[in-house]
Amino acid sequence: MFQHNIKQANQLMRSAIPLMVKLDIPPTPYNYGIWYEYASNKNPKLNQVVDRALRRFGSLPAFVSKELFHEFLLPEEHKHAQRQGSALKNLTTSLGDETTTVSSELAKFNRTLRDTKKALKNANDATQIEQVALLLDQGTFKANQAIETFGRSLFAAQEELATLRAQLSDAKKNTELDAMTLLANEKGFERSLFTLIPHAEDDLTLLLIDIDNLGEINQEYGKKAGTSLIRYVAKLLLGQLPENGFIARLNGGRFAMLLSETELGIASQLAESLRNDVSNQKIRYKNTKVLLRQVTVSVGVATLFGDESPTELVERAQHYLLYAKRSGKNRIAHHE
Ligand SMILES: Nc1nc2c(ncn2[C@@H]2O[C@H](COP(=O)(O)OP(=O)(O)OP(=O)(O)O)[C@@H](O)[C@H]2O)c(=O)[nH]1
Repeated sequence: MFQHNIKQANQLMRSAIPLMVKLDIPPTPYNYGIWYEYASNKNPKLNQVVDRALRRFGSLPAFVSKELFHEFLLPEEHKHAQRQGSALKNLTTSLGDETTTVSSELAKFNRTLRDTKKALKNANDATQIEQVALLLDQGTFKANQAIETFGRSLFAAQEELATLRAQLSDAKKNTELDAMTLLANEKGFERSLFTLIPHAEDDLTLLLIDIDNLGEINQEYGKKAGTSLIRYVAKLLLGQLPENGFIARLNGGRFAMLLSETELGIASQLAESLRNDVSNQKIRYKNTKVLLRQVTVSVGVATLFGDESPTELVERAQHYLLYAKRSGKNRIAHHE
């Protein structure tokens, strides 16, 4: 965000403001941020989501612009770092103050325009017209000044955000990593899910993959062998992860794979291929060189449906996973 110099920033403000006026968008800091970014056309994903919201609601409801602001304009990792929270709050507050100034100057300018129009109607000599022109000139100057000050504030926010983004991304890496497998952990999975769902259109699929009988494997070969098996399966799943996929270990021998822009049919084929692949492995525990008995996984597959929430999607995938386990394990299950 805000990767522009002051001149560009001012030009963008001038493009953003008429758009906001046309669509009757309230002048909040969130909205200024969103429409500034929208006018810059630098973030096609944001523009897509805004266009979709406009088609759906005819305007940009406050709750949507707040969400978009946090998702696209602030580093989303801030949710995970308390320390940086107050810095972001200060940044938003200072932009908010500037917003109030710019809006009141624009409101004044609006009044000036109205008065000028009236005065011009009644003006009947050159002196009166000259006075009206002077009034207009003063109003334009002040409104212009306010826009330029706001543009400078946005420019100053750029560097602050860049520093915060770097700090927060370091913090995030540590809190969302599963130390055992080096995949994302449950927290990372949740963040990814919450980020992907608003942009998905019934084509985001979740695979819940669970190693079968891990408890028995632990008992038979020892817990260390079980842990080593979890790492082995993690590597195998990662090796088959498609480009548009995301994988995390949730707990024990349970993994979640999120596949963007992947409908049920394709996702089920991948689930079946993963299941088949695991069941065909000959796995030897490296510490004792013992060959483990056949290792299998069960998979629950669910594709996002209508206005489903993240929790509902996970619950449906869990339901199918349970169904696969109850139907004898080493199988996949999904809705028809
Ligand atoms: N080795 C190892 N075992 C773990 C770890 N975390 C959880 N487990 C074990 O994984 C097992 C998970 O149990 P469940 O998922 O209920 O059942 P399961 O034995 O895998 O059997 P099904 O899921 O019904 O196929 C438990 O026995 C846990 O002790 C871990 O980090 N390492």
